[in-house]
Amino acid sequence: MKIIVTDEVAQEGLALLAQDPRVELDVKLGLKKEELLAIIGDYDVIITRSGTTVNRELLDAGKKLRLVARAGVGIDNVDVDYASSRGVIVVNAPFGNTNSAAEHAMALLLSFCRNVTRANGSLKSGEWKRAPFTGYELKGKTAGVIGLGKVGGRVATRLKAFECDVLACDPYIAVKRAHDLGVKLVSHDEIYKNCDIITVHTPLTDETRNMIGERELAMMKDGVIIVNAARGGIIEEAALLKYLESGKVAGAAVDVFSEEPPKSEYLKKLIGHERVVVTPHLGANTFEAQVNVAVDVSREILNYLDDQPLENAVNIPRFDLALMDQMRPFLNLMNTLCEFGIQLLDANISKIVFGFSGSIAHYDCTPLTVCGLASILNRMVDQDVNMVNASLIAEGMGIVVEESKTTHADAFSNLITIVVEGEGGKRRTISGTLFEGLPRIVRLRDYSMDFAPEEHMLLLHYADRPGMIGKIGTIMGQHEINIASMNLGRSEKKGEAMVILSLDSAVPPQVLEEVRAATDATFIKAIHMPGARCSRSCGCTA
Ligand SMILES: NC(=O)C1=CN([C@@H]2O[C@H](COP(=O)(O)OP(=O)(O)OC[C@H]3O[C@@H](n4cnc5c(N)ncnc54)[C@H](O)[C@@H]3O)[C@@H](O)[C@H]2O)C=CC1
Ligand SMILES: O=C(O)C(=O)COP(=O)(O)O
Repeated sequence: MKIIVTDEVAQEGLALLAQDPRVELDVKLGLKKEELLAIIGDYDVIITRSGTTVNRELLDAGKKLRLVARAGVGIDNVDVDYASSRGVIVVNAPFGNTNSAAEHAMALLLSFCRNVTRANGSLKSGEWKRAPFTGYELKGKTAGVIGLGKVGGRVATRLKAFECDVLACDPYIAVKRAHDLGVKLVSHDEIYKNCDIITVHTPLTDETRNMIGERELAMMKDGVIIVNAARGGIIEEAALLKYLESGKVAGAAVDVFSEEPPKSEYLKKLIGHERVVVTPHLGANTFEAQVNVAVDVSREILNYLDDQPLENAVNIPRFDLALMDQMRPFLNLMNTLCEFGIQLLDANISKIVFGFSGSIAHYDCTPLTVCGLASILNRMVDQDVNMVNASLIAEGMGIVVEESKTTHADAFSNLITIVVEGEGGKRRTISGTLFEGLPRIVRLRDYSMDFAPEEHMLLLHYADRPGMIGKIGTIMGQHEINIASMNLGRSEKKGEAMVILSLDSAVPPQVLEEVRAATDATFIKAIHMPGARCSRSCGCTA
């Protein structure tokens, strides 16, 4: 696995990768966009921080890319949707720098309130001035935290320690979290109207981009102090500058910018404003945090190499590890059913229903559905389909995917049924169960069957009449194809019959034609099942 590291990532983490003989690690910092585009095609994995933009262009150039590892929280520099559509996994390190980011927000706020940076500059230049650096206390102020997640929660706790009254706003958290933190949950507008200090801790998304602009700033109390150590672009910087200049905003403490490094005139003006304290995106820059995130992403890459579940993948459905362990035999069954079923299809698919009945239906069956879908689509499209892009690809192909569950068990304690609907309402049904831990197919269309799928099989339908089995046996014998087992299903006496043969070798096309002619088969298909175990084309770990 070739890994490129494009931003500074702590050695303690990279060492874990470097010592693995399967890994070739290249640290290439400060590459220009064109330079990175020229070489990314050689790599399977890219490790970045916020300094590298992983956009469509880079993902397209990264023909071999399988994983984007972001050594930090924010993934706004990664086009996750596009990575998903290409089946590229994106992982981040969501916990390792939380504390550093929270402490930095406090450091910035206190620096502004006590004029630390300005007084520091003044004293170092030889002055001894005190009156111009008179500041504000935090005690008794009303502070508003927007985004009460990992960082916001820690900032709230620290503001309380400084004896602030803390209000918070976060439409996506449980009210209990605010209770547990001892803060009052209010609306965005209540924060804007009532707070002396406002600090943002949301991700940058379409919803939060320019969330605090002209309207919101106008609503704020005179003399408000604003902190942004989350992402540039959540607060409209031009509007912030305007309200600083008008005096309505007493001061701002800013670690992050919509353009990094900032080049625009208005950003330079904002940074240069005397009541603004700035740092160049240093929230996560502590020795502790950098070791944490580097180790976290490196471990995640090793998990990927070892086919272990990924804990911090942002674009793979997250499954409980204990649940995955229980699901493993069923993943194998699902894969077998899909591999078998897809070979019987002769029409375009419009809908796939994954049905689960029996005790399995008590569990979250999403991992099974996603693996099954990936397994089917892998046979249909050129692109590699895995758990990351299976749903997106199905959607793009106009295939409706449904899941149905019933805890009621019929003849089998657990049963998986896949119903594929094609053009003109054509339906194909296949059901299977586990017998002594191994997959068995127990229903095909309307026929009850019972067989363990083997590598080489032949399936045919014909009008039931005496002598057919003998004819098939003779043809197979003439071509030295040994029949290991046979399964016969029929709808009624002398009705249509379905025969499944398990064979010791593959059936060549001319033999298939001979059997078709001899039996007047209405349907005949040689089935190839490459392995009884999951081929892992879907990216699962069964
Ligand atoms: N300056 C730096 O170096 C660092 C910056 N960060 C940034 O800090 C921010 C927060 O990080 P975490 O706390 O780890 O993320 P998190 O995901 O734990 O918390 C974000 C919170 O924002 C909330 N949220 C989302 N949309 C919202 C909206 N419209 N209004 C109010 N709340 C909303 C979410 O519900 C969530 O609770 C992120 O933008 C992250 O990238 C994180 C670490 C270091
Ligand atoms: O983790 C985050 O979201 C950060 O903003 C830290 O960014 P960085 O890794 O320091 O470029």
